[in-house]
Amino acid sequence: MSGPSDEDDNKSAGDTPPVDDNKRRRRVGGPVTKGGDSRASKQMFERVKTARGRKTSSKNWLQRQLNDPYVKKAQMEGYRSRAAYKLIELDERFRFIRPGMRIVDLGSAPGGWLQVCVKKGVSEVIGIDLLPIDPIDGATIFEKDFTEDDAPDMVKAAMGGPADGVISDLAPWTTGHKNTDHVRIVGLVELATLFAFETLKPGGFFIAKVFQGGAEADLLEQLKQRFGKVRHFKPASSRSESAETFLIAMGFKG
Ligand SMILES: C[S@@+](CC[C@H](N)C(=O)[O-])C[C@H]1O[C@@H](n2cnc3c(N)ncnc32)[C@H](O)[C@@H]1O
Repeated sequence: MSGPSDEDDNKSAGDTPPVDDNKRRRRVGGPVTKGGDSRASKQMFERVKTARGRKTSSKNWLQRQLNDPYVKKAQMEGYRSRAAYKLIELDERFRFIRPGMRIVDLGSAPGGWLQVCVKKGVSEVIGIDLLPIDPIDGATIFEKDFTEDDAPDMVKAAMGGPADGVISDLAPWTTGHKNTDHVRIVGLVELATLFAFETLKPGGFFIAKVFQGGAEADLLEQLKQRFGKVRHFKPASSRSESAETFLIAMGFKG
């Protein structure tokens, strides 16, 4: 195993680059300003100078982090990950989070989405991740694999009832083997969907990160049968070079 496949968002905003990420998906960073005056762009673009001995992929990761406006924003506003802005944007567009709700966040480390839910006044937010998460006031955290049989009941017991929403920013741990990783990604979203079917109350919503242009046809069909409305949306804070997009399913039929 080399680590979760989303190398941007499973780290806190000011975290160090991956130790050995040469098996991960590679993305090359870019300047803060797109287009416009090239001299100005050069001035604003922070280069990683101390690259001796550092792998190219680590250097690219660090350079991208240093020049990413959402990383800077997260540091300034106290969010643990730039991923927080994806949930903020999704909610601005679809308005699914409301005060007093019960929400389950699958794959929540380091906790950016949990922080957003707390800030929006949900009454119960449960975070589950394989990785440990530092405590967040107002959130209940389980260090656990959500695919374990007892996970749905455990979560419902902790919330005192079914969920108004299940949100998933899950990124599977990858092997570096393209086909294997694709199967893992698809499998994880399907398992998250089954988890949502088991834990949601009628009328509830399911938001999930998916890859390669959206949900697979079978999954999409299942979702359309069980939810009143199903959409795909890619927030501006999701890097354009990333294959991720988000699935928004609202109005669970039970
Ligand atoms: C991109 S990160 C989530 C970032 C988070 N939304 C935030 O705002 O900070 C994806 C997470 O999914 C977790 N994950 C992957 N498979 C999992 C599983 N089976 N059970 C629980 N968590 C899992 C990884 O450990 C990783 O921390």
